Amino acid sequence: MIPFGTRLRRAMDTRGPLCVGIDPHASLLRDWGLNDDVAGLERFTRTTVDALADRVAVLKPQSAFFERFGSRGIAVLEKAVADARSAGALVLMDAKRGDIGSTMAAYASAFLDEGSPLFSDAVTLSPYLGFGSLRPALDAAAASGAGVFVLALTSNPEGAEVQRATAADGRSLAQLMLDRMAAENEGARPLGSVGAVVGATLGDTGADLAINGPLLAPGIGAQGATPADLPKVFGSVVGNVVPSVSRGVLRHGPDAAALREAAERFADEVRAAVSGSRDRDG
Ligand SMILES: O=C(O)c1cc(=O)[nH]c(=O)n1[C@@H]1O[C@H](COP(=O)(O)O)[C@@H](O)[C@H]1O
Repeated sequence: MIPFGTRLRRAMDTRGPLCVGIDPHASLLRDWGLNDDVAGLERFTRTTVDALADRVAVLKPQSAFFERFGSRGIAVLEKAVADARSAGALVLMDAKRGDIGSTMAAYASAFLDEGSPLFSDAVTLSPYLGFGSLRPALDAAAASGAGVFVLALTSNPEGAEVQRATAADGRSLAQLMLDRMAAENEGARPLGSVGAVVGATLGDTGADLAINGPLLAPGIGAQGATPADLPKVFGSVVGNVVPSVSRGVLRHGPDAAALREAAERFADEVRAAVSGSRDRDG
């Protein structure tokens, strides 16, 4: 398969860079007039995929909201992945896996092996058991043309106590991880397949985000960030940012047209923020 970074760049160029998260919170199911059960989950997910998969670059199902219904929830997730991919969206499985290498190999075969029912275009990973522990997933992704998004600087305020701690060589832990990602992406054109997660909520991070890979920016909408914040957070690499919104779009459902309009509004705001910063930078 064509490498994920190439497929993502193409999708960002043709569809705009927005990622919409599929996070079926119990409160959203209620607001949509659905029960907090598998039928409600199925309806919510199908409506979201049908409304958005033919237009946004990336859909990001949050695995936890499906796992909480057990095997029947996972069946809904499997179908959502297949339907979204066949409608042309890239699917980023938000599973935030991270474990010792031998267990990482099993997570890799769950999400990054083309024969798996949960095979996705990319998966989120946590590197805080050591970046090297992710090797089996990095290798599996490279072999199948998939990608990974590795947590660097997360959108939640609690993340700083770990991520901004100082490593033995004086770098922050987050910078150490970002530098490892940059090494993985070296030489890749137009974009590497190892992405970083950096919260849009963080303001100027002081970190070097030039990893030659995509930068997933969650925190827009419900967590308070806006597309206008992106240039401040990402500076010269804002063109590699995939801004991610879940509740900020989903709260407009269940009407499909309203979901599309909400996504389109965020996409327009992102375009304005990114092109405004390009104009300013000359
Ligand atoms: O990896 C993520 O997507 C992620 C990383 C992060 O730093 N912060 C963060 O909020 N997320 C996820 O992004 C989504 C945010 O949802 P909203 O706040 O509703 O837009 C949730 O699924 C989170 O799990």
